Parts: sequence; structure tokens; C-alpha cells
Amino acid sequence: MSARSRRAALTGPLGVASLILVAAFVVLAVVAPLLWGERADLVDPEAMNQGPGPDHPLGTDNLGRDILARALVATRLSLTMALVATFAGAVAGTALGVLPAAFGPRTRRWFAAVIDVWLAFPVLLLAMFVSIMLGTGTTASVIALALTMVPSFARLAQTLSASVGGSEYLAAAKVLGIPRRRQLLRYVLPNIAEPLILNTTISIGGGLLALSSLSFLGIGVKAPDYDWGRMLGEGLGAIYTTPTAALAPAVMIVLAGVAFSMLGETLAKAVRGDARHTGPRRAERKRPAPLATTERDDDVLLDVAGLRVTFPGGATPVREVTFQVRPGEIVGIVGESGSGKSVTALAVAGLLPSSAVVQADRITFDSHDLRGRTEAELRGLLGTRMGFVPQDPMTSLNPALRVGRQLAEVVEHHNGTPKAPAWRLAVERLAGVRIADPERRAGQFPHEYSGGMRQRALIAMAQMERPKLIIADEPTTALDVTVQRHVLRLIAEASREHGTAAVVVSHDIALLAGLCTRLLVMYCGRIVEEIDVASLREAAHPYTRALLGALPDLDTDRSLPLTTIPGRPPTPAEFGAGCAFAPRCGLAGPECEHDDPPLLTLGEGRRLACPRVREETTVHGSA
Ligand SMILES: Nc1ncnc2c1ncn2[C@@H]1O[C@H](COP(=O)(O)OP(=O)(O)OP(=O)(O)O)[C@@H](O)[C@H]1O
Repeated sequence: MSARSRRAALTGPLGVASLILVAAFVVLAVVAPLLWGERADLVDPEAMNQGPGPDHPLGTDNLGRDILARALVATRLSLTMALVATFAGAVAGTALGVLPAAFGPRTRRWFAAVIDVWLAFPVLLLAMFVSIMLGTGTTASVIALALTMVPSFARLAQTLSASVGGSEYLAAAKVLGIPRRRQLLRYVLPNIAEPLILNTTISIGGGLLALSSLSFLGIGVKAPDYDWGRMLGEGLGAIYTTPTAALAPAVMIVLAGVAFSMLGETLAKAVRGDARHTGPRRAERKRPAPLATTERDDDVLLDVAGLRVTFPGGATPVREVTFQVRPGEIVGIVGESGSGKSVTALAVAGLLPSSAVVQADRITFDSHDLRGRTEAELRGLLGTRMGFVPQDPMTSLNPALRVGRQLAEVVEHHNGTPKAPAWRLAVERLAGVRIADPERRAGQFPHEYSGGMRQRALIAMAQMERPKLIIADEPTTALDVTVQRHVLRLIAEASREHGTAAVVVSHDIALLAGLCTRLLVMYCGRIVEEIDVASLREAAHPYTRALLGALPDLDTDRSLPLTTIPGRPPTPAEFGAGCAFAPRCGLAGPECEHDDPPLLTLGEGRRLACPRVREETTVHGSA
């Protein structure tokens, strides 16, 4: 929503009416007791239960007190109680909803169960029960109401923080090792504050009604204090003789309730459309107990062997994946949608959901065994040695922080770099990814950046401390073709100029061929071929050939439709015993349907999993 339409929401009839009403009630709450306090308390036995007249515009109550003055004076206590109870409920509920994010899944489930049970109690009954247990009165009813508000705020905060928990920018923060407390304060709370504030405003109206009900029932405010609810209860006794005694507080309750609800709706309308979009949940991961580490090549930066990822329900979208990345090398993982590329990359970066079971014979990065680590250990270990560039730049930066600040935080946190030099480094890194006018741009928020600029900023963020490896999960999917090329050039430059290795995931084999030194071709969770880009023309696996065949080149006849791969890949639940590509393969023989062909090493950086075409090449050994 633009600034203009936001202004339109606030200056529309509903917005203006709610703002005027709320302002009027606030002014009344401040001045009414000062102006009419004495008159409201003045008992006049000679003017009891009088109807409206010149001295008393709304008549008098059963003690001869002026009803209008009392209704106006009661504004202060009624509103104060509603505001205090709502804010207390909102703060406690938000804490209850957000804090469990700092604990493990089991604790989170307990908190969720407590909130569920709490929510099941009817609000007014619970408030009455607590108020009576606390001895009734003003304080008791405020505490009672606050307690009834806690679970709804907790549920809202829980839901909102879960969506932020799944955001790409929180995933990026986790990769950078930002501690949990800081994640909560800087990444989660600012991004859920808006709907929580709106809900608080709307709840004030409901709170006012609930408190008035308690007072009306005689378990709220006690004499000599009075709020609208108590006035209403007392006025009902004289409804036939002096109806204004009940009507005046009733009108005040309705007006104030409607005013706060309308204000909440207006604010919601004004900010709607600025809603933050978040991606799928990528929180902590669970790893099995460490397995024995085997010998590894010292020249290898990332060494993954026998990687297997299983999701609840038994689906295993990544099976026995083995590969290595050497310093400065750019390795591409290519395959159709659902082939397990992203799950492989995320498993290495430790960004799979906690429900994923990751098993491996070896996951070694920069001489560290990454298996069996808790998230905190992993983040500490990786620090900024591993950078992560996520799929969608539009959702991967914290919308509540300036871009320069997000970059600066990386070195502030990891190296204790003071703010000023950290900011200067952020500006330098933004300049490094060719963001024009980096000083000014560093001070802007992500929504002021275009998609391509955001992706560059993310690459700059991943490079704040010159990592040894960048994992890029489909870094150009959300960008247009010209911007794609710029972004890929940045990864290539990082490799050339700073020796940064990269694992780049994409379904676009042409794009990877222009960037990478080596390709891993994945199909149905397995690597089916590994090949140097320089030898790509010699690719032998029917699936790789099909991917290459689907690419148009200068000789392609533009009048004919492009080649497509027939059929569709099976889902992880459909993986059978034989070669997963066999049903779509023109070369498949009967043996392909029974045996899943092993991935055999044909030479340095060259592996192939197809016996039908392997006969054409020399086998040097097995993986
Ligand atoms: N959190 C999850 N829970 C269950 N299944 C999942 C989860 N994440 C991914 N999968 C499944 O794992 C399989 C591989 O997914 P993955 O995202 O790695 O594919 P991909 O090759 O990267 O494809 P795409 O290009 O579409 O992202 C898919 O079938 C997907 O449905």
C-alpha cells in the first residue's frame, strides 16, 4: 500500500471518526475528574432520582448525584483499567508466544498445549472466577482481565513468529550465527510488532466491555470508586423512573468500545498491504549421532559422503549423495524441480526443518565434522566461513532493519567490530557488488531496493567476512534474465578474486554451464552424473543428455517446438527399486527396472550412474 492510500485510510470517514472519538475520550479521561469530580460526588437528598432538567441535564441517581458528571468522570477509571489490563495481557501473551522459539521443539509443544487449554476457557467466566478468587475490586478485575487476554495474544504471537521463523532472512541470520536472543529482539519482534499493536488497539474495546460486565455484576470496581459498569448496574434499578441513569453509562461503554475497535480497524487498513511475505519454514535441523569420520583429501573444502535426508512419513528426497568441493571451485547442482537439489544444499548449510532427519557418512567443512551438531554449535563452527544466498531476495532481508545495518551486524557480532567500522565495511561490500551510491543505499530499507539489488546485497552480506564457501540456493530464480547474469558474475568474481568456493543450485543447466567448473546432475534425490563443464558435450547419462537436448542453440530450428523430456519424475514417495529415470529413458532395458545403477567413478571429477551408456567409456574405479 502506498503512502497515499495509507493516508487515505487514516483520513477517510472511518479513520477521522475513530481518531476524533478516541481523542475525545482521552481528553475526557484527563479533564473530567478535574472539572466535574466534586459535582459527580455531591450527594443531594432533595434531588434523588430526578429526570433531566436545567440543573442536571441527564437527571440524578438514587443519591441525588448528577448522572452526566458521573458518566464523564467515570471515563478515567474505565479507560485506565481497560488500557492497563489490555497492555498487561498483550505483553505477557506476546512473551509466552515468542519465548518458546528460544527452546527446543518439545518445550515449544508444551507451551502450545498450555495456550490451547487456556484458550478453551470462556473469557468472561474465567475473568469472573479469577476476580472472585482475588477478592474482587479494581486491581482484581484488571488482573483477571489481563489473564483472559494472555492466551489470545500468545497464540497470535506464536503464529506470527512461526511465520518469521520460516523466513529466508531469519535463515540467513542463523547461517551468520546471530545468537537466539538477538534473533528474537532484532528479527522476530520488529516483524510481528505491527499486527500485535493492531490487535492490542482492537482488544481495548473488548476489554472495556468485559470490565464493565464485571462491575455490572458487582465483582468489579467497589464503592466509593465507580466505572461505567458499576453505574450501569446501579442505574438499572431505577430504569423505569430514571432511565438515563443506566442509559448514560451504557452509551459511554458502547461509544468507547466502538471508538477503539474502529481505531484498530483503521490502523489495520492503513498498514495492510505492507504485510511481510515470508517463505517456507526453515528452522533448526536435527542430525543423527555422528558416524565414524573417514580419511579425507586435505585439498577438499567441503566433503559430503552418503548424505541421506528423510522427512516425516518416510519420504527420502535425498539418497546417498556424495560430492566434494575444493577451495575456489564453483560446483553446480542441476536437476528438475523436486530432484533434491535444495534439500542437499540446505542439509549442508544446516537449514532444514527440525523434522528432517539428516544422515551421512561424512559432512566435513573446512576440517570440521558438521554431523551431530546442535544448531548453536553449528553456527558457531561455521561462523562466517560459510555464506548462504537464498532463493528469494524479496523475502530474505529483514524488512525492519536498514540494509547496511544487517550487513554490519555480521561483523559486529562475529568479530566484535565497533559500529562505525562495521558500517564502513558494509558500505564497502555493497560497493563491491556494484550497488551505486552505496553510502546512501546502506541507509535504506529492503523495500527501497529492487529485486536484483536485494540479491546483490545478500551476496554482499554472505561475503562480509570473505567466506570460504558460498551456498547459493537458486539465487537467480526470482530475477529477470539480465539481472541474473550480473548476480552470477558476482559469485564468479568472489571465486576469482578471493578464492571463495561456491555450490550453486539451479534447474537451468545453461546458466550453471556459464558459471561453474563442475556439475552434479541430480535426479530423484541421487547424483546421476558428475562432469566438468568443459566436457559437458561428452555428458553420457540419458537424463543429462535430455537436459542438454532441451536447450535451444544457434542451430535450433525455431519453427519447431523445443525438445521436452517425456513423463514426469516420481515423487519421493514413489521411488522404487530400479533406476528412477527408466520410465522416461529411451535407452532403458529390463535390468534398469530392477536395479538402481550405482554411481561409478570414470575419472577425476567424472562419475556416471548408467550401465547402458557406461560401456562406451572406460571405468577406472567405483565410488
Ligand atoms: N520440509 C519438507 N518436508 C517434506 N518434504 C520436503 C520438504 N522440503 C522438500 N521436500 C521434498 O523434497 C523433494 C526435493 O525438494 P527440493 O526442494 O530439494 O527440490 P529441488 O530439486 O530443489 O526442486 P525445486 O527446484 O523445485 O526447488 C521434493 O519432493 C519436496 O517436496
